[in-house]
Amino acid sequence: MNRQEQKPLAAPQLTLRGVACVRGERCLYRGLSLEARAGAVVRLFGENGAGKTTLMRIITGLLEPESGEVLWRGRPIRELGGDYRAELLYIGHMNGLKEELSCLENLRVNAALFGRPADEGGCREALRRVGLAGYEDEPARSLSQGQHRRAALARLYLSEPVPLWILDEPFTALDPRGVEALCRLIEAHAASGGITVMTTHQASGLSAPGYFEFDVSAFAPGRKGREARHA
Ligand SMILES: Nc1ncnc2c1ncn2[C@@H]1O[C@H](COP(=O)(O)OP(=O)(O)OP(=O)(O)O)[C@@H](O)[C@H]1O
Repeated sequence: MNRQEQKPLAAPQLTLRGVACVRGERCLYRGLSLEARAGAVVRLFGENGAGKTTLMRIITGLLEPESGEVLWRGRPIRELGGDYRAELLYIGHMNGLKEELSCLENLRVNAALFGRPADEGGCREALRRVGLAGYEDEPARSLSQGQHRRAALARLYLSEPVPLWILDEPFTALDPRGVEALCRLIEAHAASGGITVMTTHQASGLSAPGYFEFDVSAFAPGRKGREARHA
């Protein structure tokens, strides 16, 4: 198909429809529905073990729900496959860094792994923006915890836009200036029509018109969850 025949993409929209998840013997939730449109910033919350990380893995397509489905731009993600993965950026709480690689190498490898190769200049600039100028060639193992987090978050600063950000505890180990900078970045992402789904146990000071909070525990067996929707 040539470019002129390609249909324009529908607006960013993430939909969870009646999602159920069982881990081991335990049902974490059932009938979980959520809709996030362009500009949404969704903070998932719930007690430890409620299933926030698990839900993020379901949203990324790394884990299949027991039932229900996840749609992106109105289409099931299992049909979209790599086209969906190219539109999302997932930063888990483990940072995903290889300890023996330098900050620069980690950033380039991670960008390429997710199908978005980044040039060296762009990676250096991203590291500068997270406060890691001068650490480009340092192996990840020599970084502090907060610097580890910053090195992982540098992926958010690569110039090519990725509409869906999925961030597991992104503020952990960041100092107040790091938290502030990340809040402004997420707000700018929302303002440009992106969607962020994140977890945090801390109050962050995020202010975006599309911000809403979503209680994952409300869908635990025996609880009556309410669908959240951002239009
Ligand atoms: N690979 C797995 N196999 C079996 N059970 C798992 C697995 N991974 C997670 N679980 C269980 O699923 C439940 C939800 O875990 P999850 O990490 O999603 O919770 P969470 O809400 O993110 O917790 P926290 O706030 O502590 O980070 C937990 O009871 C956990 O033990």
